[in-house]
Amino acid sequence: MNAINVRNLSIDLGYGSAKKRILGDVCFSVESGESFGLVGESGSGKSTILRCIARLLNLWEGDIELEGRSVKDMPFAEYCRTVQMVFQDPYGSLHPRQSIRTALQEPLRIHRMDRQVERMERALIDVGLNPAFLSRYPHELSGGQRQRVAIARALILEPRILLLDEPTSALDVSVQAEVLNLLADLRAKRNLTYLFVSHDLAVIDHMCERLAVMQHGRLVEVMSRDVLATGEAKDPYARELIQASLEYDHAV
Ligand SMILES: Nc1ncnc2c1ncn2[C@@H]1O[C@H](COP(=O)(O)OP(=O)(O)OP(=O)(O)O)[C@@H](O)[C@H]1O
Repeated sequence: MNAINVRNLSIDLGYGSAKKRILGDVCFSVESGESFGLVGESGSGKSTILRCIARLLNLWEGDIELEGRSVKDMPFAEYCRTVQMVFQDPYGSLHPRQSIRTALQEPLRIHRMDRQVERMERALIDVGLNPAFLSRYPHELSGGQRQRVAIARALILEPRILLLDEPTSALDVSVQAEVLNLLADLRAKRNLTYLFVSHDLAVIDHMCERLAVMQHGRLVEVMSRDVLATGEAKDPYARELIQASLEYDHAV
């Protein structure tokens, strides 16, 4: 079964002559256990697709299914235990006045989960942090540690799908690889499905089996990771994007 089916996803904002098409008839599927990348220039609609799936935006048309069920029909509790999102900026996603304990406990409390202390400690250990971090506050953590906490929080309800919106691009280059390797390990251990947005094709190459290229709110091509090495995409824009990235890699 596919973990994610997106069919004819469209968004128009504004009215009359001020109407602007943000997404146009986007279609793609992600298999269960697969990691699927979304790439494309700034403003092409990558984050908007994630926000639609995450139910942070409602004004869309089309169909979004998770494990065969329409996101619009899924009860809140079931939805939260199926999919979670990790944002680019862990400063923004963690409340500055909430301890790590409060941040991790909130979803457990809302979903009335048992063994809450054990689950919180295990969640931190699984992302490579000491359980003593429970009593700390976000400002007492490094950027990489904060993103590890954000990942722990996203995984604490044991969802099967993670939406990752540039999860390492706000981090120092030296810790980006650590967090990417952590995400790869977690996916392998838990058989997670990832929908991974990045502007960095090297990151997508490292993390994803397939990817879609977006341009001006449209999906122009779905391809396997192998195409990133050869640059032999069918669509001219996709080819240009990959070529530019290959040339950049050779120049540095
Ligand atoms: N709430 C909104 N109101 C108006 N326009 C919006 C809204 N959200 C997104 N947009 C517009 O939709 C388009 C797609 O934005 P989106 O953030 O999805 O792009 P992106 O590909 O993720 O870009 P980036 O790589 O810069 O994050 C942009 O033109 C953006 O300005």
